[in-house]
Amino acid sequence: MSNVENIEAVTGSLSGGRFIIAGGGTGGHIFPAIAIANAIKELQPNAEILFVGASGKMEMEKVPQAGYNIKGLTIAGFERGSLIKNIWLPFKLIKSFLQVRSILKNFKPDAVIGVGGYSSFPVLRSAQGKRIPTFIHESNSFAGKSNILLGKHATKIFVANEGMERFFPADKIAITGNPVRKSIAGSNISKTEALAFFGLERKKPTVLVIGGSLGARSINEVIARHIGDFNPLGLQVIWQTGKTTAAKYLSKAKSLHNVWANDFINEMEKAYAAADLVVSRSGAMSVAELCVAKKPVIFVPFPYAAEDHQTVNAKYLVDRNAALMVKDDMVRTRLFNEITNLAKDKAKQEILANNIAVFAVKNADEKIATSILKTLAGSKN
Ligand SMILES: CC(=O)N[C@H]1[C@@H](OP(=O)(O)OP(=O)(O)OC[C@H]2O[C@@H](n3ccc(=O)[nH]c3=O)[C@H](O)[C@@H]2O)O[C@H](CO)[C@@H](O)[C@@H]1O
Repeated sequence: MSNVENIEAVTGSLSGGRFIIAGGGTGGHIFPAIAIANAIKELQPNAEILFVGASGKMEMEKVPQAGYNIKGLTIAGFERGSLIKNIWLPFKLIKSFLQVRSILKNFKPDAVIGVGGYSSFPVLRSAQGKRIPTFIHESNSFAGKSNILLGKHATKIFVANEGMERFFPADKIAITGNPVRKSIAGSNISKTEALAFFGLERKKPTVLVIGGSLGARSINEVIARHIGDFNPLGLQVIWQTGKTTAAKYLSKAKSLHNVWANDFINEMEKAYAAADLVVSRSGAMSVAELCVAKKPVIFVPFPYAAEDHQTVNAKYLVDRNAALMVKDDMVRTRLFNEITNLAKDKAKQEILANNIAVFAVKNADEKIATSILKTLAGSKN
């Protein structure tokens, strides 16, 4: 960080500061939140940070692993599949607002930062009701309904792309990019080291398969069907299955010497360092990380994401010759061929890697943390 001293000069009056970061549900919300928390701590080592998530969700495991405390709300989302399950929803919402009231009363935050996901809404809404400054990070090019509502009374809204005035008041928007974890953005792990970590061979081309933070059923089906076909082609595979289908695939995959498989990869910086090419969903953070990691990618957008934004994300890069794309309904017939073709074509890999790297943003975490601290210091002066 080049301007830590400057920041301290500006934010000195905040003396550490107390921050709540609210949100979660998927990795796409959790990991940028952790990146922002780390950047705040780097600028203000005395800052106190508390996360608020939803009980039973991924953040309750991943946030403590990153060294932060988290409180879980009883909140849940609307279940489209089963109306009966929604009977308790109003009660859960009321309970969550009561839980938030007590969290705010006890923790007394100077600011609340919302990153999207179930817990963001009650926490930011309650904070706004108490006139506590609120900040929002929206990683997608389409804002969700709750962020749009919260944006009206937020102090500042950090976004990845231009054109977000469709959703938020223009004067509150700051374009920062999406905050990629330092372990990835500042990684200097060598390929050899990374392959050794996964128990794979140093000289074989390596395909990394990731289905977003929860795994991707369509990608998994293709990889499972062809799992024995990679070795004869001289390829090895790092495969993240996601939790729901892990049991179905892991025992077979783990028995193969050229395959490393798990339901989740905690060491993504090593996975990127090991990979020659990547197959991935195109959620906002996966895309941001692949730009930073400079990898040739075949995207398979999740077709049911809001406003089909994963296709928008992937297409932006495909149109600039910076990635390949296979639509979800074509994976069965096309994905394995695309993988083997790209694996053979070193020149294409290089072009895609160079072109995707143009879109890398490495310091969004610092930009967001700096802006929050400066804004708060300004409002206290
Ligand atoms: C199905 C769905 O609604 N997906 C949304 C969700 O995706 P999802 O949670 O999959 O989010 P992203 O692709 O944005 O990010 C995934 C994150 O999980 C991490 N990771 C993933 C796999 C793994 O094994 N280990 C690991 O650490 C990645 O490094 C990345 O940091 O949030 C994104 C950001 O709001 C949205 O753009 C996606 O559309």
